[in-house]
Amino acid sequence: MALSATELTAIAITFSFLAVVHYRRRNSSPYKLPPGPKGIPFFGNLFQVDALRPYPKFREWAKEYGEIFHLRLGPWQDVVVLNTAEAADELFLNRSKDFSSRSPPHVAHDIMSAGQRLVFLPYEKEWKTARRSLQSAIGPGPSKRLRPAQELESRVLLYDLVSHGDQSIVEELKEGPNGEVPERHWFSLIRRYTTSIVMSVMYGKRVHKLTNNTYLNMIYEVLANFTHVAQPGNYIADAFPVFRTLPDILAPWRVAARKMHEWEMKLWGGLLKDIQGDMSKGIASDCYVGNYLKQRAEAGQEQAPGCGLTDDGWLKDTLLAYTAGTVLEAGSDTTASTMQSFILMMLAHPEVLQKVRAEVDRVVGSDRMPTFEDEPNLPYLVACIKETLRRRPPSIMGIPHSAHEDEVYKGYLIPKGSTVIGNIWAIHMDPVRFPNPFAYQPERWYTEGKPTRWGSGPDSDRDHYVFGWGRRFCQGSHIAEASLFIVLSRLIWGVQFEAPRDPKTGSPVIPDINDEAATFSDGIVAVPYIYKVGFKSRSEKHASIIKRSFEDAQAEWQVLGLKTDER
Ligand code: HEM
Repeated sequence: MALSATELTAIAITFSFLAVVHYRRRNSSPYKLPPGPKGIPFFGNLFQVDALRPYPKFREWAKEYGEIFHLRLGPWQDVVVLNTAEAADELFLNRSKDFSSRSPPHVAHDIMSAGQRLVFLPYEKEWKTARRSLQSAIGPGPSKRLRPAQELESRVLLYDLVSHGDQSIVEELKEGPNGEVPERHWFSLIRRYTTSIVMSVMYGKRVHKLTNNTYLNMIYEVLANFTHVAQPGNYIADAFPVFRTLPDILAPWRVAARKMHEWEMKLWGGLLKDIQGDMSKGIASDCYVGNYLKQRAEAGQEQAPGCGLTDDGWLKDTLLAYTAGTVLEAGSDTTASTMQSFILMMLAHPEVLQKVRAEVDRVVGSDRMPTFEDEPNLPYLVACIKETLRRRPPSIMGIPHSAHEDEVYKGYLIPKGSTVIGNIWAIHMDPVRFPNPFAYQPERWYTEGKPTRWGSGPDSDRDHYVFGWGRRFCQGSHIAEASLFIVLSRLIWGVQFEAPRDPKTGSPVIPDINDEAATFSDGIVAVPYIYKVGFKSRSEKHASIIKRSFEDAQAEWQVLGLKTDER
């Protein structure tokens, strides 16, 4: 259906009126906007920003304009970028109440997520209720209950790496168009681990198969799609609200995003329905979704279809499905890609690998695997993990916050509704805070003989910003750090890994960590592209411990009522 002349005129008048109101309000403020690159009328800086890979340009602007700069994407979307830890702490921590909302991208949130995706919800009742509900499953205390599963899953991962990881160096395994990786590639083995952890806490199910993993594949498809669709400035209708009024025939993004929503609901809604089906048969599921549905039913809200909250404040089905789904999205590739970056850093810095391996050998020996109890005695290992997070933060620009009201910072106006970005990349690459910032130097965090603090927030004692800020701080940081510790300590302990050799020169072929575009993906979560590595046990003794631990794990899965591994 095409628009009539009257409709087009009405849209144009409304648009002009809103623009006048917007600029009058802005000009009436005694404060000026932060400095920033000059844009062009109407479009602002839209064409100067690479929507899918903005961070290199943002770092350049940070060097030019300092701790805070301003952009405009389209006629009125203000974007304020904070480039120092001090500025981000002042706004996101000290004034957290005023900077904890989101200005979600229209297509990704309103249409694709039916306004229900936790990570984009404004700082209002729906978000507060959803976030509170998750605290009992993934908060700092409850996340400790997950450690037995992390311990067992890491045994499985080690076994998989030494059993199949040799193929990842010889076969030409290519990444698919949506970032899918072949099922036996070592990237998949790591993804299986991280997704299985969040699946079990949210839905009480493991990812127990190595191949034909329907859920794993679907989750990564949803993720690959989300990381692109959600990047600010990616759609014209994100930047120009007037386009949102167009009919479907002129708004292909809307039609596509509705399809994406149906597809997402097939996954997140399907997982919810499985648990509801079990409950109707009297099978209880001890997991976030199962426990939530049980409590909701006890409160008289057994059936609560639709979006938002019930009158008495329970998450309805779609909001519940997206809340659990957000944890799967937020916890899978972020953690997996950190492990993949860690291996890349080790290959690129053999002297660090040698030093960390010596530490693990000295503390753990070769008769057993490392355990969580070893952590205080492995300060160099923790320093290597922290340095990986600093050097290659998965969510490289964080998730943008939003200003609740007009705010002033050091005399600059941050207009109400601005998208406010904590530029994690610029902060982590700040040469004052981190001298020689592009160098990979775990020594920054390491003091011999002293445990290395994780120091990751949310409120005090912070020394890196990989998990974001304030009230929106990553809710799964404790789970992430525990996974990184148990997997990477065991990897260093028992697994030899190496890059392929160039047939002509004999030198190892390792992706260049300084070549952003060639080595790391674009999108809101920027992860290493698939690369070749071969894995094998370090010795016969290590091999037999790894095999026995995997076999013992099978009995333990049964005791926990979870599926055993199919290989
Ligand atoms: C290395 C791994 C991870 C990294 C780097 C990471 C990073 C982040 C970042 C930057 C944010 C946005 C914070 C902000 O708005 O300021 C976030 C939010 C979130 N993360 Fe993580 N995360 C990781 C792992 C996890 C895990 C394992 C889970 C769950 C078990 C998780 C659950 C969440 C949730 C639920 C949010 C949404 C917070 C909200 O909007 O209220 N994350 N994460």
